[in-house]
Amino acid sequence: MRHALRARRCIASRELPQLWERARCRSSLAGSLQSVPASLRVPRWSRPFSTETHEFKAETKKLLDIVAKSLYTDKEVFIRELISNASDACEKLRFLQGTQQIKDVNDADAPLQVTLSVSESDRKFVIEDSGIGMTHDELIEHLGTIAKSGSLDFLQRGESDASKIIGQFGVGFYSTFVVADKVEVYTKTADKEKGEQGYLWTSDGSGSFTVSEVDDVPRGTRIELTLKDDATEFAKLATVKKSAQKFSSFIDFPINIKEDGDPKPINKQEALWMKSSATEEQHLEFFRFLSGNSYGKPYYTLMYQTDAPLSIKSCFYVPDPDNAPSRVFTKDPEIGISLHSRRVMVKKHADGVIPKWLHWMKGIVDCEDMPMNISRENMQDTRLMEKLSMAVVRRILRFLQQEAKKDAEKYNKFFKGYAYFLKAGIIEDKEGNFSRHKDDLLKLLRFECSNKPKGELVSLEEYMSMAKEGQQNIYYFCCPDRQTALSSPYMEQFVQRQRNVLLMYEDIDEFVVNAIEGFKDSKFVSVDSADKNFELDLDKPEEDDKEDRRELTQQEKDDLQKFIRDVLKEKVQEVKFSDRLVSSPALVTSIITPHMRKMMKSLMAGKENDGLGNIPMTLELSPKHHIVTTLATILASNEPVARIAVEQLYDNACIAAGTLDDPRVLMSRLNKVLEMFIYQGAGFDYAKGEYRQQPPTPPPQSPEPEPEAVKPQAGEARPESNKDASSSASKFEEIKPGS
Ligand SMILES: Nc1ncnc2c1ncn2[C@@H]1O[C@H](COP(=O)(O)OP(=O)(O)OP(=O)(O)O)[C@@H](O)[C@H]1O
Repeated sequence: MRHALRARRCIASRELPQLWERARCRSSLAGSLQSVPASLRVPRWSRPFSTETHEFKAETKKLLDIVAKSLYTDKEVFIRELISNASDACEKLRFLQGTQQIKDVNDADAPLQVTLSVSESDRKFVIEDSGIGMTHDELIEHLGTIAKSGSLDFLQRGESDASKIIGQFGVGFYSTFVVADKVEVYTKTADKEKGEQGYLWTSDGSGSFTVSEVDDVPRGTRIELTLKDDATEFAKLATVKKSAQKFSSFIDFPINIKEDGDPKPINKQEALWMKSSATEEQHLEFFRFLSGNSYGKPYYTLMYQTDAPLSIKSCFYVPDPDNAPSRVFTKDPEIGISLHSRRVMVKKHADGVIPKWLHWMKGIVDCEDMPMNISRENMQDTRLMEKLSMAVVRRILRFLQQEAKKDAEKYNKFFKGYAYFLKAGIIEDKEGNFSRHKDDLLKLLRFECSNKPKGELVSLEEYMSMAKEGQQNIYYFCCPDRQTALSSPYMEQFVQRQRNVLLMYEDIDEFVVNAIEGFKDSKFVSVDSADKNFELDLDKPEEDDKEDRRELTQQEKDDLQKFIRDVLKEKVQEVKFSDRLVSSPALVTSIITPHMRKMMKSLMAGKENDGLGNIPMTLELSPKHHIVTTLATILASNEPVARIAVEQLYDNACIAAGTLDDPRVLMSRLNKVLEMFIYQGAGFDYAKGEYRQQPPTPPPQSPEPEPEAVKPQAGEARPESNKDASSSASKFEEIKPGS
């Protein structure tokens, strides 16, 4: 209590710096800390201090290690991280005070600010702020564990590519261990209700940290680094001033640096988003500030100001699509846009305003009409957020549409980087926002199509403008790549008729087209769906087939259908003849597309019943294809061959559909087919077992090579291969036709 009173008196007389120093010296009495330079010494206190030792969590140790190694060449990053944390701490206190969430503030008279200082002789770098501070438990929680779930994910996956971790999540406080072999954090919470005790956290970053009580700590946090031998440049005023200036221009609190003991301001406290315009240079600086990087430039920049329906001042950046976030690690991403109200930050990550699928954008939205203490429980606030969200997201999407018109090539590069998120947007917008952004999002989609060269992208509007007269549908095909698509039996009639088909290579595409009915007045129709209106009459090919192929009679069709159903049993529910095939004999369809079936199968992998067995398949046959017509003619005469042919025909159709997971299941039959093929090559009738009756022999080995090979002349008979005897004939005997 005595100490607390003293502390209050000191603060009142604005002795904050002295207080920090006193707290620092007294902590050294706890016995665990290094000695303090004589010049900084203040009277000692006799009270004993308790010191606890804690181990870093395992993943924190790993992160520390990675950070220390990887930031070796970019050491000044720690200044940016510490300034950013100090500014966040001030921002948090201003917000909690403004919203009355903290009523009684420790050291109430101390202004919100950040101060840097250095001591070359002691190899010290010091940053202090008068922000929110930390309680004992917060100190252990925040500085002893990794807060960012994303980086934890990375580490748990055994990922050790530091640039990915740092690029995506930032390294925060731990960057201090790149330059310091000792880090001391003095802190006291701003919330009097939580206490008035100050604490000291100390670590050398090697595996554990200590926490001890310290008296006379003023509100906020002071971080003192004892620099490593190879980082002493950060004890130099000029170096630190230059770095700090670079990282603090847009911070809304005074940032000072002590020169000869006097704090001198180093930032202009500019709110770029409140201006009506800004230079490219200013945007570059602001973008880097927002993304916490000292490199990179915005790919697109948008300043948006309006007075209706709300008063909005905002600034948005699209980061380089080459560095678009990996979607594997974006399960619960932090929104990169913050929400302000008259320059004061209301929410660092503006969820509720910016949807998750736009999390990768950087920026600031300032809305005058927004109260400081918005609450999701308050209907009025929720409506206000929705209104703001609607206006801002629509503006962003329309801006992207304009950019696409201005420079298609540049836009296509953007799209390649962020396509997944825009597509996810269509699905999420449907689920959570009544598809209110659907039309704007659909205009941003781009796909390859069958009538344009590889790599060229078209929008849905362009696709429709290229459509045949009278075409109502948008034809699409989900497939792994262009080559597979164009050689697929499902595409045959479209290729033959030069009917344009959108080629969709991402798994999410199928979900997108299922989530929306269509685009404008057109419906999406998958080329591998069953019984859809393919508008085939619009463009009959001039000469369907020059060969005058035999068509099956109705009786033959009936017999073949029955035979196939008998062979394939429950594998197919229906066997039918269809006109959609041009050069393939058969394909499979069902109420869900083969592509969807495949995705469902992989989602349900390992489950005993994946439910797909209940979704019946139809085998569609080409009535003119010679495999089908020949098959119909051998049903009675050569049933064993016909049986194998039907099974293979069906499996081939499944392979073409992409629904056959493991081709190894086909091996025994394929060997049998190979055997038949060889029999055929040897001039025997497989079914009659002729081969066994008269096995071929190999050609006689001539002792000397023939002087000159005599090629048979045209019209001359070739040597008959079935006259050759084979020593391996007995092996063939073992495999009986139809076995
Ligand atoms: N100066 C400070 N004042 C109060 N709390 C702080 C301060 N510095 C750090 N912290 C606490 O420690 C936590 C961890 O900090 P760290 O810099 O590692 O990550 P972060 O700031 O949460 O994330 P990012 O660096 O991506 O913004 C912070 O979230 C905050 O709660």
